[in-house]
Amino acid sequence: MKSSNLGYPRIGEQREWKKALESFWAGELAENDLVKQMEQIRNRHLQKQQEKEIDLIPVNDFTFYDHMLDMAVMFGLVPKRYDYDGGPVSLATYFAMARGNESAVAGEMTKWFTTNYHYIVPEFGDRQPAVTENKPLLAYLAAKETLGLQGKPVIVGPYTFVKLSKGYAPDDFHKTIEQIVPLYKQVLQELELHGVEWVQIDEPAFVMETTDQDLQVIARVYQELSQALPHLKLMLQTYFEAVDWYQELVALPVQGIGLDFVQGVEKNLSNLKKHGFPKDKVLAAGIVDGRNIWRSSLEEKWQLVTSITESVSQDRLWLQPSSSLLHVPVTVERETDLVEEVKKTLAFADEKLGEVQLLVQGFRFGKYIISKQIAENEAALTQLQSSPARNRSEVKQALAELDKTTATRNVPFHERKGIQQEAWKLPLLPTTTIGSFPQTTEVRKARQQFKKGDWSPEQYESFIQEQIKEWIDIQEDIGLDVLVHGEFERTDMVEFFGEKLGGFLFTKNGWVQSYGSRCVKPPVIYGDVEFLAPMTVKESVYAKSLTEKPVKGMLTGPATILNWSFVRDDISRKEVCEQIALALRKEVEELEAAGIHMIQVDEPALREGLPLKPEDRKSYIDWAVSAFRIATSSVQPTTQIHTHMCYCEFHDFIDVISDLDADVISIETSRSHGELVSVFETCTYDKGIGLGVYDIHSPRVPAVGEMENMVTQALDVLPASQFWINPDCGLKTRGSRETILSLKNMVEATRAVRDRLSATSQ
Ligand SMILES: CN1c2c(nc(N)[nH]c2=O)NC[C@@H]1CNc1ccc(C(=O)N[C@@H](CCC(=O)N[C@@H](CCC(=O)N[C@@H](CCC(=O)O)C(=O)O)C(=O)O)C(=O)O)cc1
Ligand SMILES: N[C@@H](CCS)C(=O)O
Ligand SMILES: [Zn+2]
Repeated sequence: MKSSNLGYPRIGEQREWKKALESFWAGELAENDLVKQMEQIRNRHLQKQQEKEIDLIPVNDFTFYDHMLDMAVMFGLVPKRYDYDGGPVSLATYFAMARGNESAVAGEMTKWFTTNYHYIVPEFGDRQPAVTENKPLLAYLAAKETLGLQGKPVIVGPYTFVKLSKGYAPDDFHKTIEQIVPLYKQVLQELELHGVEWVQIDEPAFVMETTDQDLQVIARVYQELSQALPHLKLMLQTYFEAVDWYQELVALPVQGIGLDFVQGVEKNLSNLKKHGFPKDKVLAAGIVDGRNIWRSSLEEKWQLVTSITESVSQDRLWLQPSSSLLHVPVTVERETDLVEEVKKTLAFADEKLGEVQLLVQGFRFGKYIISKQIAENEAALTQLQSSPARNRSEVKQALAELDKTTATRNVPFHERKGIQQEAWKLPLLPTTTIGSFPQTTEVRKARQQFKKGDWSPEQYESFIQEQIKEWIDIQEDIGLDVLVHGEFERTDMVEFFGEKLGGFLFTKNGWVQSYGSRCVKPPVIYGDVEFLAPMTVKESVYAKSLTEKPVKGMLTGPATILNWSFVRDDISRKEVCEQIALALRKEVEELEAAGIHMIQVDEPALREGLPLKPEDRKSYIDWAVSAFRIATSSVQPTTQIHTHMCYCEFHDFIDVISDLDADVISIETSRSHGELVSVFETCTYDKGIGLGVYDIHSPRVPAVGEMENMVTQALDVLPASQFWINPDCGLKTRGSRETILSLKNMVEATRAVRDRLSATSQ
């Protein structure tokens, strides 16, 4: 039996990866120093895995931004809008594709399956693909040379790569895969030539719906690769669920199959029992959860592996995490402030690799070798289970009392619409923003000083008020119609609520990469969730006191808090989501009672939580939508509920969005505008809607004409009376100057469209 890993977090124990990148972008670090620092970080990660004696250590999981972008660049898929004419892609072009620059917009960014990681969507169509540089080979050679490591290069497989790309017609999906296969062959042959033993080919898209034709293409592709690679061993790695066509999968001509025995455990185990596993292949069994932060029950894992070994002999079995460890923080060791009772139950990337290794040792040398750890581990998990935080009777009782009326507004939308128009008297095409304004160094420093105790609560509060006042003035000056307070008091839209609700705990250093250099620190839901005190009322009320214009209150919705936290796994996600919804309902009521009658409840992660398997989706949608409605439905008909979503596919989701029964939704669309607008040609959406006209991921200031065009295009399919004008998402990551200029342009574009509309109606 061997131990293996699928991917290690890139960000470093103290986010040194992020800091190096951001220094480089700020012009404070030279390119060769960035490269040097990156190499050091990468080597440190590999060394750590060597020290843990992991047998199969991944290489090429490291990146300067995103592994899908790396694949696109390796295949020369550099859209024409960037300055590039063949050969290796410069770092400047690479980062332009990721972040945009003065002359070209960035590539579209979207969520990686059901995670909070975002990748840059590769674009076919502009150029003939060609290998520009064999990145996995470079990573392999570097690890060999510096650390004497025989690494296992990781690449995204052709089916998944093309599936997650764009720029080809849906009917050309198979043709596009076949077009890219020779490039895979070239990359893999070079790896073979340099003595690589195993390559991990990630095909997570295999767990999604596939057609018979897809299966034929997959079989052809892997046949072709295997014929071209007589010595290289391919580990075909799936994760995030089970593959529905197990028998075809294990018959593919590869040397190893990787299956997820956490998220897909029941199906994978039953397939294994029912159909067996080929005697000539290695099974890489993902047994330790790569997506959550709880220590595994070693006893349960022991039983699981024992059961697997009834179908696969130990010499053909690798134990590993269920997915890349990209989705969990680096190490629990730095969490010096956590209560010991909880800390003992947590496992981040390093500890998860420790669990894998421990189990492998147990199977190699006998269970008695690890019996002490098993006993300690069970005791810690049992202690947490019986803690008062997990057994709050008031929370359980409130849940038991939930009924349909809790989730229904007392006046339906078609009646609310007129009531609200009358109450709010907003201009045609109201302009607004999504909530956050720039979290400048000054804001983050102030919070740090407050957290360290250098600033009193009063000092910090008055600093936040100054920021709110400054930005209320700016918004008035720009001429926006609906204002926000700016979210300056928030570290992050989920972490902030986690800190204020009961049942959560938060880590000091539990960072996880979200996109590029941006990280989040997901709170941990370890107990029953409860409302303790108003969380956002003070800031919203203060903002409202400064202006005659409407001010939107700003909350994060239940599904998003759930999906962006690490969640206890002893009760269902539905139950946790309902607990959060009930707590938010109280906050909504507090806001309304304090005079805030426009309230936005953000749900950017609602779509992300959608199960990959179609048969599981309805139940998720039912409870996630119901949770939103529980949180928002007790308000007066005049109170306008907004919601917001970003970075996801909306095409098949409009009905769900409508069911939320929010009065207005704002969604991100600027990087894929035309595609989304076309959705509204065929569906009937009657609520207020703002399609983002300004890509907030780029420092670029969009021109007035550009945004005017986007609005005009949208108004071809949506009535102006329904339409709102807003950026794609919050502006916390942007600089103040570019934000103000962009918003001014946005308001000017709106005025131009309004003038045009009023001229044509006269
Ligand atoms: C909308 N998005 C979000 C997602 N998930 C979330 N949980 N939250 C989201 O908002 N998923 C989808 C998208 C992803 N988008 C983003 C956008 C921006 C960020 C981001 O800016 N992250 C910050 C960290 C934010 C934070 O908590 N900051 C702390 C400061 C922490 C810190 O760095 N402290 C420094 C010292 C302070 C200093 O000198 O600057 C330190 O510890 O060294 C705060 O505000 O107090 C980031 O920097 O990456 C993430 C996802
Ligand atoms: N209100 C949040 C939404 C982000 S998805 C913000 O503006 O940052
Ligand atoms: Zn957003």
